[in-house]
Amino acid sequence: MTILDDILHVKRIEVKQLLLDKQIVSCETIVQRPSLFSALKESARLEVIAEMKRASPSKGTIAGETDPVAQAKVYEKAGVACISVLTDETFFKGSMTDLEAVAKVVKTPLLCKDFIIHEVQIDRAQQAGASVILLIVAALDDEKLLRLYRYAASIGLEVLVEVHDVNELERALVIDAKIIGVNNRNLRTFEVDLARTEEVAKHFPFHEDRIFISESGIRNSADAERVAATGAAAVLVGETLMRSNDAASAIQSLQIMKVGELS
Ligand SMILES: O=C(O)c1ccccc1NCC(=O)[C@H](O)[C@H](O)COP(=O)(O)O
Repeated sequence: MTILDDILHVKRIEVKQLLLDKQIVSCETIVQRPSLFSALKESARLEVIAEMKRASPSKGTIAGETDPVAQAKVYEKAGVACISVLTDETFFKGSMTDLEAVAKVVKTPLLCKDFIIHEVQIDRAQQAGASVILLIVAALDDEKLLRLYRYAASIGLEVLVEVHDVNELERALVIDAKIIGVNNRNLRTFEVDLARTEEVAKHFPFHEDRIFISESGIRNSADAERVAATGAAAVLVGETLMRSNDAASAIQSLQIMKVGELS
C-alpha cells in the first residue's frame, strides 16, 4: 500500500457523497481565465506554478493557518503563471472553500490540485472557479484517464497530466496530453529527486506542441536552473513558498531565463 492507495480510498468515499449532492451540476466554463498552455508556451523564462499548501502527508503541517486569499494575492503580484490550490482536506488540510476564496480574488489560471477519479470532481472544481485540473496517471487506468481528460476538455478546462516515470509519460502521450508534469516525489518513500525530471525529459517529445513541467522539491534558483536545463517550461512549487517569509522574492529567484533565451 502507498499513500496514493490511502488517498484514493478516501476519494472514492468523497465521490459517493458528491454524487448525492444535487448542487454539483456540470456547467460550461464559469470563470474565464487566460490559458495556462499559452502562457507557458509564449514565455522566455521558467515560469512558476505557485501552490497553496497547508500540510502534506510527507511533512505534516507546513503552514496551517495561512490565509489563502492573502497568499494568492502575493503569488499573483509576483507574476506566477498559475496558482495551484490543494483542495484535499484529509491529507493536505486544504478545501474547496480555499479554492473558491482564491478564485474570487485572482485572474491567473487556477489549478484545482486534488486526486481526481470521477467527472463529478471535475464539475466541482470548475464550479469552485478552477480553470485547470490535475489528472495523476498513477491513480487512473488508461480508459479512465482518457475519459476524464476528454471530459475536462469538453467543458473548457485545461489539464495538467502528472507522471512519475517514462512508462507513465508514454501513457500521458497516448491520450495526447498537452501539459505534462513530472512529479519528483516518490509516492512510496516521499523522497524527492530532480533526477526524475531529467530522466523523463530524455524521452519527452519537445518537438511537438506540448509543455513539460517539473513538480515538487524545488527549493532555490540552483534547482530551477537544473530543471530549466532539461527543457521544463515551469516549476510547480508548494512547500518552499509556503514556508518563505518573502514568497515574492522566492518566486523571483525561480523565474530564470530559459536556456537558449539568453541574448
Ligand atoms: O507533498 C506530499 O507529501 C505528497 C504526498 C503524496 C502525494 C502528493 C503529495 N504532494 C502533492 C504535490 O504534488 C505537491 O504538493 C506539489 O508538487 C508541490 O511540492 P513541493 O514543492 O515539494 O511542496
